[in-house]
Amino acid sequence: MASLSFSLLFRHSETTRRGASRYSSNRGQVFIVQEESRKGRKIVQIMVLVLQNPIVIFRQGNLKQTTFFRSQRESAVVRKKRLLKANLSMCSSITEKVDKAPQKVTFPIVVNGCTGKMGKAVAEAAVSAGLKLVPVSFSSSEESGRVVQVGGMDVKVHGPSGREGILASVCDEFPNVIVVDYTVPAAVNENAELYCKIGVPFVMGTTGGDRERLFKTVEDAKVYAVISPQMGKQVVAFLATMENMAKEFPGAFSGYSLEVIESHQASKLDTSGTAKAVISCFQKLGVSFEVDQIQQIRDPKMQLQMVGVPEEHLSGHAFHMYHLTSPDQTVSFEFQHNVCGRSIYAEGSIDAAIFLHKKVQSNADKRIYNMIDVLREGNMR
Ligand SMILES: NC(=O)C1=CN([C@@H]2O[C@H](COP(=O)(O)OP(=O)(O)OC[C@H]3O[C@@H](n4cnc5c(N)ncnc54)[C@H](O)[C@@H]3O)[C@@H](O)[C@H]2O)C=CC1
Ligand SMILES: O=C(O)C1=N[C@H](C(=O)O)C[C@H](O)C1
Repeated sequence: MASLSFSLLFRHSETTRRGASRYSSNRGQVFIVQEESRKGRKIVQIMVLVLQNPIVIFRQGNLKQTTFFRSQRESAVVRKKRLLKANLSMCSSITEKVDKAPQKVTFPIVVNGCTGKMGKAVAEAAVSAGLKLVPVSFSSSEESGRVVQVGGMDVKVHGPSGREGILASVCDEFPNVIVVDYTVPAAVNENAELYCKIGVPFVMGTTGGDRERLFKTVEDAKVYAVISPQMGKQVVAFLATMENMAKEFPGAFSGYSLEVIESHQASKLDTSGTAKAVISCFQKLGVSFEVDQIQQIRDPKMQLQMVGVPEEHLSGHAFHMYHLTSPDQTVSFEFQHNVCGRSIYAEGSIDAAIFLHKKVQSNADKRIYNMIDVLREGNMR
């Protein structure tokens, strides 16, 4: 039984030059080395197990297990039996731990805006993470009726008409579904109002819209939501640090002047939501600066020559630069976060969806979260 479970979990992948058998699975690797070096009458058997998360059986202790057997004229049959027994006991301890390992979370997920860059990246990350992608996505009226291929699935695109009925049937058919929204700033409020009307938990990655109205809608409906203009783990950590600094040292930069430059792909419709969030911290730190002073760069030529965006990322990047100067110009500070591609945001969005799923399942009192909450509770991979 134990060896059956073992062989189901671990596949033999190679026999090394030194005669070790390597078994592997997505949970880790097991090396079984059976060296029979006959020095005098000693038989040496060594087993080394290297297992990774989520099996953490050797985390606190013996990462490497070495067993020395002493044998007196052991017959081949006795030795074979003994080795088999030793392997079985090792296997059964692995099986027990594996059975007790936390199961991967899975639930259905709808990604609205699948026709766009972020929607597509999130849908693909969802499939890779083992979530069940619902083959329905909301987009613009121009995209309505299209079928897009994402994560090996055909996803049907719906325009603005009939959305309420479609979302209600999705929720009936896929209990515990979570919606992730990566659409356009102009759709933020209407979409959030729909999610709240149906009562479906959602992750709002889309920036812009009327943010005050957005929070009020969700608060009134008491729907679970993660709302954040920034999903990238390390940028979220930077934002959290800025918030802490502003809380701890209000006014520390008063009198300083600030220059903010943000560069994004030419198709971006709004000013960076992340820059707005960082600026609100600088304002608490005493800096006088308005959002309309942000310098937006959307021209690919400038991005290449001035900002230094790699050509292959002109269609998807987010470079931010904040420059502070003291009133007498003797002190300056610079902060920068430059992201190429979409994957950091896609992975963070999946972390947010998993976090939200757990909050719904545990019936948490708090309903509205941001990515700092997700990061703080250790939910970002
Ligand atoms: N929170 C975060 O970390 C990040 C947020 N974003 C935000 O996500 C949003 C989308 O960004 P991208 O994917 O780069 O844009 P995109 O332009 O590539 O995709 C937007 C998609 O929304 C669709 N759409 C247009 N009108 C719609 C409507 N009324 N309802 C539903 N869908 C509609 C468009 O057809 C398009 O396919 C932006 O607001 C952007 O700022 C982007 C990256 C990271
Ligand atoms: O549109 C984008 O690309 C991005 N949007 C978010 C924002 O507006 O802050 C996050 C990141 O800058 C990428």
